[in-house]
This record gives sequence, structure tokens and C-alpha cells, in this order.
Amino acid sequence: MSSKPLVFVTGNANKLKEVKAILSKGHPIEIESRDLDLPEIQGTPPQIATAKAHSASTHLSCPTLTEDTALCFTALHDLPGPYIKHFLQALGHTGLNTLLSGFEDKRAYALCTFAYCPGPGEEVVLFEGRTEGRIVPARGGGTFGWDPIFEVEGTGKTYAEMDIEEKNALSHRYKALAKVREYLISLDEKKKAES
Ligand SMILES: O=c1[nH]c(=O)c2ncn([C@@H]3O[C@H](COP(=O)(O)OP(=O)(O)OP(=O)(O)O)[C@@H](O)[C@H]3O)c2[nH]1
Ligand SMILES: [Mg+2]
Repeated sequence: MSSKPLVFVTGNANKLKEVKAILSKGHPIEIESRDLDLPEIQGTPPQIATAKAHSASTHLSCPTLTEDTALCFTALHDLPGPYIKHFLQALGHTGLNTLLSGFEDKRAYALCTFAYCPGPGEEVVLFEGRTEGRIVPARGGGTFGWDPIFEVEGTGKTYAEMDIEEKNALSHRYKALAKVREYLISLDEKKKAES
């Protein structure tokens, strides 16, 4: 890969742990991490991810990778979506289940949007990964956010009931990172061909 490792900017230690584990498999992608409290705008997941990446590259004056995660409830027309962090903090696992108590439809999907920004003011490239499931009363241990209430379609297990290898083989984050990896490899090959 390129000589300078890419900087992954996140304030979330669990995200970082998963990203490092996923990227350590297969074609090696080196990353450094920075914990910066970046402002997050309101808007659609792509708008939020793009603004976050611009802000990261402007702060650090280098190429950056950022990530935004949304948890979208079908019965609520995809809300809480990118605002899940605040809903989880305010309502907890029980409260998030209660939001759906008036609906038979418990379907939800986890959406991960990685954003690569080559430098301050430059165009951002987005990579999405989506995993389908449904919202259930909390099951399984672990300490990552809403993992215990998201049961992955076709598995009968919540993310929290899976070991890390299992989650990282089907998660929203894994699917988006597979696209990031492909892009970074092609970028590197292009740079090598030009030099
Ligand atoms: O159980 C979970 N399993 C996951 O796989 C997962 N991925 C993200 N999250 C949570 O969803 C919100 C996203 O908000 P978010 O994207 O703004 O993240 P963040 O503010 O924590 O970090 P960052 O924005 O600095 O990267 C935050 O509450 C995260 O903790 C997850 N919870
Ligand atoms: Mg955030």
C-alpha cells in the first residue's frame, strides 16, 4: 500500500476495534487512528458522512477515512437512522423496543457509510454496507451500543450473541469496508502506474 497510512478518524473505540480486525484480514491496509470530536450535521446518511469527512480532512490536512452508522426502523420510515446514537443514549434498549410496540413490523437495517476524503476541500468518496435484521428485546452480552437488540436476518442471533469473527463476516461495517479496501487497492495501483 501507499507509504503513508490512512488516518481513520473516530471517537468510538468499538468501531476502531472492528475496523482494525476486519482490515487485518486479506490484502493488508494500514491505518492510523485519531480520536477527534467532529461536528455532525443533520441530514441523510450520505450528507452527514460527507460533511464529517470534509471536517476531518480540514482538521488534519491529510487524507482521512471516517464512518457514520445508522440504525433504520422500517415501521418508522428509517428513523432513528443516523440519529441512533442520541436515541440509544436517551431511551436505552428497552425504550428502542417500545418505539416499535405499536407496530407488527419489527424490521430494521444497519447502515454503515465510510467516507474517504483525499484532502481539505477535495471530493469525498462514499462506501455503503447494509445488513438486514429486526429489533428484539436485548439478548447477548457485549458492550457495543445496540448490538443486543439487532437480530440479523437469517441467523436467529443478535450481533451481541455472535463472536467477533461471526459479526465481522456479515456486518454492515464489514460490507462497507470490503468496498473501501477495493477502492484503496485500485488507488494505490493507479499511483504506482503513474510514478
Ligand atoms: O451496537 C452497535 N453495533 C455497531 O456495529 C455499531 N456501529 C455504530 N454503533 C453505534 O451507533 C451510533 C452511531 O453514531 P456515529 O456513527 O456518529 O458514531 P460515534 O459518534 O460513536 O463515533 P464517530 O462518529 O466518532 O465515528 C453510536 O451510538 C455507535 O456507538 C453501533 N452500535
Ligand atoms: Mg459520531
